[in-house]
Amino acid sequence: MTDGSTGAHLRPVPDLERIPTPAVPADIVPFPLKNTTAPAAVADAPAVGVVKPGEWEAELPDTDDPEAEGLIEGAPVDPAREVYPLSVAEWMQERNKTRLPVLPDWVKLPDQRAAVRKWAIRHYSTMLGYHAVRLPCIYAPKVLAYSPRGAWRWSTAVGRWVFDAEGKGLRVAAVAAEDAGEYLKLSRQRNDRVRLRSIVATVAGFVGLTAALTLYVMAPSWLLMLSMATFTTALGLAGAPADRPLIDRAKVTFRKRRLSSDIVVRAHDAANLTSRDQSIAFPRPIGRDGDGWRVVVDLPYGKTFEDAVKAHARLASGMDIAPTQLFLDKDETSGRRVSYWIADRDPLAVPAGRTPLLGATRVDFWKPFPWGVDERGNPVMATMLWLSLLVGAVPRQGKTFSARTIALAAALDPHVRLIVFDGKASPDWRAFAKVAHRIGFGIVPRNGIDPVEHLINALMELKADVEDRYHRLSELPLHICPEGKLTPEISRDRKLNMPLTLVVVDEVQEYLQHPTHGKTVLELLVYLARVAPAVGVPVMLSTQKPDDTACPSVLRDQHQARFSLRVGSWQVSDVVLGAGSYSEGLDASKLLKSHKGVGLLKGMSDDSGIVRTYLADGRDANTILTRAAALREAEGTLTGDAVGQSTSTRGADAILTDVAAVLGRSEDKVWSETIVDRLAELNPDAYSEWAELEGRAKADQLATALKPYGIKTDQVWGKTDTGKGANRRGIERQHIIDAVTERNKKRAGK
Ligand SMILES: Nc1ncnc2c1ncn2[C@@H]1O[C@H](COP(=O)(O)OP(=O)(O)OP(=O)(O)O)[C@@H](O)[C@H]1O
Repeated sequence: MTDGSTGAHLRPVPDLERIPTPAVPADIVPFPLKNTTAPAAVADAPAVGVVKPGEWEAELPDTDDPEAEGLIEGAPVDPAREVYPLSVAEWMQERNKTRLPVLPDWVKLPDQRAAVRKWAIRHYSTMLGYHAVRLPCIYAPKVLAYSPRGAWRWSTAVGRWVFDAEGKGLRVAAVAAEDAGEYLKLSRQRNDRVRLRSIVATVAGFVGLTAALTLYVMAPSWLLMLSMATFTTALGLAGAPADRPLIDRAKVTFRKRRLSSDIVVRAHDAANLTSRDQSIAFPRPIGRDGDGWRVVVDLPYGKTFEDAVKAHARLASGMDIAPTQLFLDKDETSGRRVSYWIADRDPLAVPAGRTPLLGATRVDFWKPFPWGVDERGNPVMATMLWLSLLVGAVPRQGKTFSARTIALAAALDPHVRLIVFDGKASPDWRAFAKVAHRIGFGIVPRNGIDPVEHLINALMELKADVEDRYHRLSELPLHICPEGKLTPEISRDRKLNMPLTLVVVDEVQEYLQHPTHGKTVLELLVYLARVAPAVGVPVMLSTQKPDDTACPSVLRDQHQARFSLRVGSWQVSDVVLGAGSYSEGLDASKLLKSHKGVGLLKGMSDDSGIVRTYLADGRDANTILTRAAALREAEGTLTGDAVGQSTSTRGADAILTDVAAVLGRSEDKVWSETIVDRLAELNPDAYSEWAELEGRAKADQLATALKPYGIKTDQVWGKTDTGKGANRRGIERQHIIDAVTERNKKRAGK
């Protein structure tokens, strides 16, 4: 997604803000963080209004530095010190890969060290607490109950030792065998032993008794109590039944226990990933990694990462954990090597928290911005530069919210133009009206404005802009545009009028399935998703129906980046994330209902992974957008719909769209008078005069208005509203649809 050297400029809001700074700081680190360690620096937050976007600081050598004096421009770089033969270099490279570090990562790396420390404190404090609670109410009564039996066991053991009970069997055998010699030998030995042991026992008893009396008479009461407790505990331990130990360990849960190699082997056996001849191997020891365990395993020869992915649920069961706690990563060094991360608890059910955008006065959309955290809590940065993003999920999983967080980041960059359309007309995107250049909600015309028409106009406007940008970028002088590509400076130069423009269409299937405009919207979106990102016009579409009918593959395939929250099956997950994702271990159907705002991200960088997106609820979004609107007003970048400069001035051919809008989907033919009445309801300003005409005149008015577009009204004999027979005019819906499609094509430049 991003490289670690860049970061969004997030500046703290002055303390007057309603919202407290979110718990998760907007630290910027590269995504995914599994393979990277160096966090990128977050830009320090200068005072509001001090920063001028677009200014760059280069790090130049300090001329006072004596070491820098010898530097001259273009000095040759030092040649490599050692040159190895190719075969040796390869051999060494292999060795490098297999060499284990002197100190494990959890000792060297501060974040891992902190994680281990955190785990150890949690683990041992839980254990301590567990036993401390049980000491007075379970362990002490048990000790008291078992101590008489312990005293009996102990005294009989001493008696058996003093009287040499262990030799009794041999002596009895000698008697039974009538072996007098052997018996005499054994008896003599016993007498000697008993004599000696009796003396030892008597002395020990005497010492013990004296010590007890001394303690009783002279010792302070705490020492007496301690001694009695120790003695009673020793007796209790001796008297405890073998199958019921005094201290109950079985109650310690799995996640507080150490994950052992035996458990991992058992899991692989249970998942049929081992054979009788070959088990798994551990190329490096099991160790802690964040809030979980990292286990690297070599599967038996012939087994692959894909096999492990398929056995995911069985592996989790074999380890006695929930499938949502087990994460599989591919290891590039071998097809049979799999790296598991076993979380202490389901990390995806833990929300990422509120968006750090709440604490930002502005964002530089040219740089990655914080979007969420991964399964291990590492920040995930997103960027929309040069790409289009498809977001898919079943309803109520956080599709809109996750897409909206990206649009909110764009809103906080006053130089980013926003085009926002929401096919469902939900309240989620309404507040963007404060900042969006073009905005529309739903598909039903209201107040004389057809939002679908508005979308088409906006997309056609964009298409023309994109084509124009390609020409203008290649014509700009080299010192302004050295690589023929949009740069931050060009995008912020108002004279050039080529700002970064984010196109957002939520619930895009509503527009794509529109009976009259669906095809046009599809063609325009396919074009934009394919060619617009390269000139600074990223496109973000979201849908709850990623199937071919609602969102055809010709459009889906144009998206380089995909984000799938929970979907119904792995096949749908593959539709959203792209074919082959399942075999790479990416399956969004494994996400649970409780995993709100959590999805799998693919294609934004070289790596794919889980993102738990930050939450910006309606109020937060409103706060951010109010701030964004003020910022834009101050910078003079509010344009289009946000300041009432609408493209939706009624064109001469608006009658076509209006008639299409008032025809129901199931109506093949409709009387002309009925259409005129409906038109008057739709847009009284434009059509109320028509509606006031008498029956026949109404129909003639409509026929005249539609004639320029080649639409004839059919005249047939039918009954009027009064029940009388008469010649009446009507319209076939298909004629209107054909005319609208033809007009849209012409407008789109076909
Ligand atoms: N990042 C998040 N963290 C926590 N909860 C979230 C997050 N994102 C969304 N939610 C919760 O999920 C609910 C549904 O979110 P959202 O409206 O974005 O879903 P959706 O998939 O767009 O649904 P629909 O298709 O019905 O519009 C939200 O009301 C919110 O409570």
